[in-house]
Amino acid sequence: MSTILQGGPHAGPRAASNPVLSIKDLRVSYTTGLGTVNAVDGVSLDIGAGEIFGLAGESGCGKSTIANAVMRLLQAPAKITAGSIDLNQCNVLTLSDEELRRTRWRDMSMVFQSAMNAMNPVMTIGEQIMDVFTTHEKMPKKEARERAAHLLSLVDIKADRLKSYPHQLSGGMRQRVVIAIALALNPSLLIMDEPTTALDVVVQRDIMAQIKELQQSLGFSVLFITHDISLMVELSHRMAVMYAGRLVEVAPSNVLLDDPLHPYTTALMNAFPPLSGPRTELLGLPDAPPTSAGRPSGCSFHPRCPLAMDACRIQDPVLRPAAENHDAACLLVPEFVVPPERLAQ
Ligand SMILES: Nc1ncnc2c1ncn2[C@@H]1O[C@H](COP(=O)(O)OP(=O)(O)OP(=O)(O)O)[C@@H](O)[C@H]1O
Repeated sequence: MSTILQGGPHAGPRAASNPVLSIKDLRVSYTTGLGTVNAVDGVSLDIGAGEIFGLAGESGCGKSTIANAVMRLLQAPAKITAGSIDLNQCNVLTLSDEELRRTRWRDMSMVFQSAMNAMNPVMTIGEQIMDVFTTHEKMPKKEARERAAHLLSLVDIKADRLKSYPHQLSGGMRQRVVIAIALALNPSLLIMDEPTTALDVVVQRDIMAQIKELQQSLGFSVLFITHDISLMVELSHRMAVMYAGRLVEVAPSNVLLDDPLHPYTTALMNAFPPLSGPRTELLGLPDAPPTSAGRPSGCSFHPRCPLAMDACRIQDPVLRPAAENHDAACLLVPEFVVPPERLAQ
C-alpha cells in the first residue's frame, strides 16, 4: 500500500469561492437537567471541492456535534439555535424529510467510528451494498450486483466477498465495506468521524491511504475528525483546531504543524494526547477544558494558557487573519494586514 503522503499531503486546493460545504455561525446547544451546554458556539468554515479538511480538538469540544449537524442527525436535547449549513449551495437545515433522504448518500455520507459494528449481521455484504443502489436509484438487481462488485474492488476487496456475512470479515475489511457503501452514490462530501479509531494502527494507516487514493481519483471532499493529529496532518489539506465549541485556529495542515500560532494548537501538537474517551489533563497544560459550568470570562483558554496576559481574562478574541490563509483567535497574535502594494494590484 502506498503511503498517505504520496503526491504531497498539502497539494489540494484552498476552500474555493464556491465551497462544497459552507457552515456559517453555527450554534448548537444541549439543554439537560444540569443546564445548557453551548457545544458549538459560532463556528464558520468552508470546505472546497476535493479538499480534505481536518477538525481537531480535545474530547467534548464539539467536533461530532458539527458533523452530526451537517448530516442533520442531531436529536433532542440538541438544538441548532443559529447559523446555516450549505451543501453545494443548498441549505441543509431547511430540507424536508424527503429532500434530506435524497441528499444523504447522494450528496453527503458519513462513516462513524463504530460503523463496522452497525452492519446488519443477517444480510450479506452484497445485499447491504445493493440495498443502497436499489433504494436510491431503482436499478435492476443485476446492475446493482455489478456496481457492488466494482465498489468492493475500489477498497481492495474481491467480488467473491459479496456473499460473505459481516462476521466473516475482519474489522478492517468491514470498515472498508462501510467506506465503500458511503461512496456508493458518489457523494460530493464524505464525513469521517473517527473512522478507524477502533482498528489497529497498521490497518488504520492502510485504510486512510486508501481513502486518500479514492479521494484523489473520485474528487470528493472530506470532513475528517480524528484524535490522531499526526494522521490528520498527513492526510488533510487544511485543519481547524477547536476549543470549547469554537474554532481557535485554521490553516493549511503543514503550516499548522510547523508554525502553530495559538498556544492551544501548540499544546496539541506537542502532546498528541488522547482526544477521545474520558477527559484528561493535556500534557503541559493544567486542568480540562470548560464544561457545562460555562465559559470563563475573556478567552476561554486563558485559565490553562501558559502565555495568558491580563487582557486575556477580559477580552474574548475572535478568529481573524493572522497570516495569509491562516486564522487564529488569540490576543497575542497580531492581525494580518494585507500589504498596501497588494491591495493596489
Ligand atoms: N446528547 C447530549 N446531551 C447532552 N450533552 C451532550 C450530548 N452530546 C454531546 N453533548 C455535550 O456537547 C459537548 C460537545 O460534544 P461532542 O460529542 O460534539 O464533542 P467531541 O469533540 O466530538 O468529543 P469526542 O471526541 O469525545 O467525541 C460536550 O460537552 C458534550 O458533553
